[in-house]
Amino acid sequence: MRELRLDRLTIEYPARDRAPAYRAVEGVSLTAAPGEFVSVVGPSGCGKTSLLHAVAGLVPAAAGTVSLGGRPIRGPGPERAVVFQHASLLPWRTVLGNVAYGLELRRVPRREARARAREMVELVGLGEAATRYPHELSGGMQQRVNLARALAPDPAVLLMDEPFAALDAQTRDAMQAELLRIWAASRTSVLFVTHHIEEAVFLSDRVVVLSPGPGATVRGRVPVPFERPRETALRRTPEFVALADHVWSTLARARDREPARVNQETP
Ligand SMILES: Nc1ncnc2c1ncn2[C@@H]1O[C@H](COP(=O)(O)OP(=O)(O)OP(=O)(O)O)[C@@H](O)[C@H]1O
Repeated sequence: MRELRLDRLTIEYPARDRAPAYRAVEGVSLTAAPGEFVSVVGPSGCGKTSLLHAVAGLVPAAAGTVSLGGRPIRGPGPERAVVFQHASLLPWRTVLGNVAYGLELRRVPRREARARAREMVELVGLGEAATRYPHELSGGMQQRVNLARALAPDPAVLLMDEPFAALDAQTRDAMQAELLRIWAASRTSVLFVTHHIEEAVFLSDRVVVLSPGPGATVRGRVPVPFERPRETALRRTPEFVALADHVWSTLARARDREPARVNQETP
């Protein structure tokens, strides 16, 4: 198991028409220990997705490093899987076929790929729907397939970008509980991006709060002490409400651009 480490990471996007490059995030340090669940929240457009893309190897670091188990990340790799908001499944493949697809591309023998896919489909609770096609699935079921597909290569890190944002509130709650069950079984590290504070607090071991961009930085690191397994009822406890409030106010202060109160160099 390997630690994910972002060390003073700066991300820039090239400019058009001789304008200066756009610096989305600046000097962000954070870690996710093996098996840890870390969420990143922040104002819209502050660079949450950019951070995730840097870990996925889709965006280069302008300065600083991203490493997994001490090895610098320089491009995409099978040990890091990404789950986006939209499942984008292959419509001509069944649930099982979609989950096996990535393994087949990696030349895992067909029989082995199918067996692993079957295991993942069972894990996400879709055993009964394994032979259905994407158009026969609800939004929540499609996201389960997406998750099974991401977990199939047994990644060390799961990168999740607003995976439940397109779901209705009830399905979203159910999927959060499901994600915790699945994560507990897989024990990958998770880096989870969301706008939804309660979701971040419910799911995470730690919530990292970013300031607005350009040059977004870390403005808060909030440990979440609630025991696991966590039940949906946790959200109604005064302790949960107080912690979510604390994250809200940290975010509000970050928006108002108060001076940073955390040491940027301590992940
Ligand atoms: N490929 C790109 N080229 C130029 N600018 C980009 C590119 N991708 C993102 N940006 C800019 O970088 C900033 C951060 O974008 P990013 O999508 O990472 O933020 P975010 O916090 O995930 O946003 P949201 O909360 O709206 O999903 C934004 O100002 C965005 O316009």
